Amino acid sequence: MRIAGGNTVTVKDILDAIQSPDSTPDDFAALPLPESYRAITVHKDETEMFAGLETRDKDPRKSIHLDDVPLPELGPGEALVAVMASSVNYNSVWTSIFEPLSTFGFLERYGRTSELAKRHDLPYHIIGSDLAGVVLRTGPGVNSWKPGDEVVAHCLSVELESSDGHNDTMLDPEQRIWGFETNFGGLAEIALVKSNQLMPKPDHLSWEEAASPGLVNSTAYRQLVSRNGAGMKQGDNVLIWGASGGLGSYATQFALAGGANPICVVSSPQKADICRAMGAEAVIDRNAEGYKFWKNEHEQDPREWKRFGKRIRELTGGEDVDIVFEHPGRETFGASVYVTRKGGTIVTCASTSGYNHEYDNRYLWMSLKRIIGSHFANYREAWEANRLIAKGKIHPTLSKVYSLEETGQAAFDVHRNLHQGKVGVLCLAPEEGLGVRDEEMRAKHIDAINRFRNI
Ligand SMILES: C/C=C/C(=O)SCCNC(=O)CCNC(=O)[C@H](O)C(C)(C)COP(=O)(O)OP(=O)(O)OC[C@H]1O[C@@H](n2cnc3c(N)ncnc32)[C@H](O)[C@@H]1OP(=O)(O)O
Ligand SMILES: NC(=O)C1=CN([C@@H]2O[C@H](COP(=O)(O)OP(=O)(O)OC[C@H]3O[C@@H](n4cnc5c(N)ncnc54)[C@H](OP(=O)(O)O)[C@@H]3O)[C@@H](O)[C@H]2O)C=CC1
Repeated sequence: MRIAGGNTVTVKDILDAIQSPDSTPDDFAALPLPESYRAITVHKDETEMFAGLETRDKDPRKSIHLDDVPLPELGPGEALVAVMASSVNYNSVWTSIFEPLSTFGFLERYGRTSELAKRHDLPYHIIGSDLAGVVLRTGPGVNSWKPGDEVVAHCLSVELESSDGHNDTMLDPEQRIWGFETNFGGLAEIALVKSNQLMPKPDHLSWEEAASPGLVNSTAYRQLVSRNGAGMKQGDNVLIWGASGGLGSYATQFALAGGANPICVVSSPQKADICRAMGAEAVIDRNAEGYKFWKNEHEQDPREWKRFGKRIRELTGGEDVDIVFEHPGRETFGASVYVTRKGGTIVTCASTSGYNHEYDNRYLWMSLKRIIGSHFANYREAWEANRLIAKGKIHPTLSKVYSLEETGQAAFDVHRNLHQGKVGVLCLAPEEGLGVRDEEMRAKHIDAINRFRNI
């Protein structure tokens, strides 16, 4: 496509419109779209590249590419968004190491469901499940959003043709995670989303700050706060694994903001300091205290569960935990079930260290504990979680920001647990710090917004 003057349209024209304070919704609607854009991809013909390697040795820097890709066709109920910034989530790490499955299987399966869904089944997968940016175009049937709107996107993609999803959209049989189980994700200059993924960008945050909470904040909200998850209440003792990581840094904030007592588990003094800076008092450095819940690959050590439980009791004045916020999985799950209080809840959304969990079931049934599975969040939960960010009750935990070209390194950092909180990626934004619309509110929260930066 060409613009007046005969020049080929590029994403630079889009960026200029976004950066001009005079641009109107009509200007955005009239803006020609480029035929192609730059996007972070993995390639279908490389899914076996790490065969035989240990998980730890699979290097996202080798599988992640920055490609020029054609702009996808816009369908009903959808929006094309100019992505100013995105963030790295662990699902992109899983995609880039092709574990536990290659995501191309998800795209093939989705592609078989309809003519429109066929667009997603490509030999490349544009990944990424967060974005902050500006709506460029909306498809037929979209009335709530228009070109020029500044937005963030949550990552729940649903079809909602079955009755199953109408109490809770996470229960839709065609529920998918955008940018993981669908194509055209957020680590790109332009993304394709369903319009019911869109939410207002918090005015007091920069593009990269606004893009960073989305996935993990919404997940932690459902898992810990929502009635669909643990339904945390005031005074609850909440054991939070990885409390300064992606999910954990939001779970810790929700516990504190909701009048609960987080017991934060981390693996270094530096991470322990971050938890204290967020306001947590009970912090366990699992590394310094040397917990070894597994004696060997096959056998756990209940004495270590007990030692861990005693430590929790020391920190709580003798109480056990009402809720365990679980995601490490195999390595910690036995201990999590053991240390939970009678009648308490273990709520899990992941299995980073292995998905075949083992625990002693006597401690579950005799003490009437419950295990709850939780996954991402429905639109309402994501909206409520985003609203808390917009109101300055919960803050982004962005530590470091990379360019789109450096996304492989960013994913490597997360895979190797070298990061704190969230790692951001600039897509169209030429530098950090742009996009703030409410300086007064920002000034009120600036220390909290910067708490994780550059540590
Ligand atoms: C927001 C961010 C989130 C995260 O970061 S989460 C972490 C990253 N995600 C993951 O690690 C998860 C990756 N996904 C997976 O590993 C797999 O995705 C699942 C294990 C979740 C599911 O495996 P699958 O093979 O896709 O599904 P099946 O349920 O085994 O379906 C295969 C066939 O089995 C049939 N089936 C399902 N349930 C039953 C049943 N109860 N009895 C008999 N058959 C069943 C189906 O219908 C289907 O059949 P047909 O192949 O013909 O379509
Ligand atoms: N189902 C869903 O909707 C979602 C699932 N997830 C999944 O949750 C998991 C965590 O995601 P996220 O929080 O973003 O990742 P991060 O890597 O940002 O944080 C995870 C934290 O967990 C801790 N951890 C890692 N391995 C272990 C272990 N073996 N034992 C104890 N603690 C461990 C680390 O903290 P430290 O070293 O300080 O203890 C790490 O910082 C991933 O598997 C991801 O795919 C994420 C979001 C949504």
